Amino acid sequence: MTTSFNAGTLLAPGTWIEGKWHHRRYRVERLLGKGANGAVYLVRWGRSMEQAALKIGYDAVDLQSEINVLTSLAAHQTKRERRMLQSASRPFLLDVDDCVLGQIEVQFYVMKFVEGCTLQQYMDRQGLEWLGLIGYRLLQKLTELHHADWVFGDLKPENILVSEFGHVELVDYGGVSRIGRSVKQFTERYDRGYWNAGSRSADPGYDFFAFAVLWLHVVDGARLRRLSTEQLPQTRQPSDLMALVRTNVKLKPFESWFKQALHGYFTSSDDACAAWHQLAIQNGRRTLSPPVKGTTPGWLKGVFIASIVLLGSTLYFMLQS
Ligand SMILES: Nc1ncnc2c1ncn2[C@@H]1O[C@H](COP(=O)(O)OP(=O)(O)OP(=O)(O)O)[C@@H](O)[C@H]1O
Repeated sequence: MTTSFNAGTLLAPGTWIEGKWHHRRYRVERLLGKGANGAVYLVRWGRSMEQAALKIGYDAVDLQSEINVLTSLAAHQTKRERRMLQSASRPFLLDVDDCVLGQIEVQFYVMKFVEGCTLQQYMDRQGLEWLGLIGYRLLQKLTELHHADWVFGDLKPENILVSEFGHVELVDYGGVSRIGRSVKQFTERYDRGYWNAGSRSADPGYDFFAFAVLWLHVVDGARLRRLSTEQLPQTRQPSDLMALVRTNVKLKPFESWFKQALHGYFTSSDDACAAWHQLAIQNGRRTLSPPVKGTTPGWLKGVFIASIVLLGSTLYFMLQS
């Protein structure tokens, strides 16, 4: 154990953390990440030394509000939803406790370890063809939150982890706010207020706006950066973002969705989800048409067509699931 612990102290691999109330013991493997609210470690616990992610908060009140959201989400899941989830036997929130580190009492919670990479890394590695599917799965996650009366708020690529098989998980519930209240935490670039597109009050439309800017960032980051730095704060507006969407070949097929999200026209999360799903399926089909011109050898065309058909049908079936 460390002898003096503060917000900047990092725990060394091999450190044991023991909960004061539940007496569960966790062995630190490595740091997964740290931010403004705390540090998250990969830990092992239990007889089979299972992996989990343990977050030590810098501020007990902030950490408690994240825990409240996770608890309320778990309670909101219906039995059917739990059965359908792959991780049915393992809820997201696993433990909440205090421990003493270097004479200081700290609060922590333990959650499911999400094995994967950030959204940006995933798209860079796997390709933008997955935009439709990953976007849809992310919208489903947001919709789940909205149905439980929460808005995610601080949606950004670092807060979205994607597994190798394309499962999407939101991490960092520090910005989650009750619908109707003010958004607790946000990042300027994805914020509706920053683009003069609406208030900072927590409504599902706030998340859809951030979702739209998020994809602009992932797909067309350089132009988005230029747009946000070159404009005066009072002249920023959603129509400038729309101009980027319209002139980007990957985002163009989703133009109607972006328009509704950036201008705040969606009236329900289910509608937003369904509209994206529809466009993702249409767009998946469109990629099935191979190029007509060119001097590509026949065998290569065959391989190309087969891989496109495979990609298209995979996308189609995954979107149906
Ligand atoms: N359940 C998890 N499984 C795997 N990695 C995780 C998990 N939770 C968090 N992480 C990693 O730890 C990082 C920091 O976690 P988190 O975002 O919760 O901290 P934070 O202090 O609230 O950050 P911020 O300053 O962005 O609000 C995340 O970006 C992610 O990479």
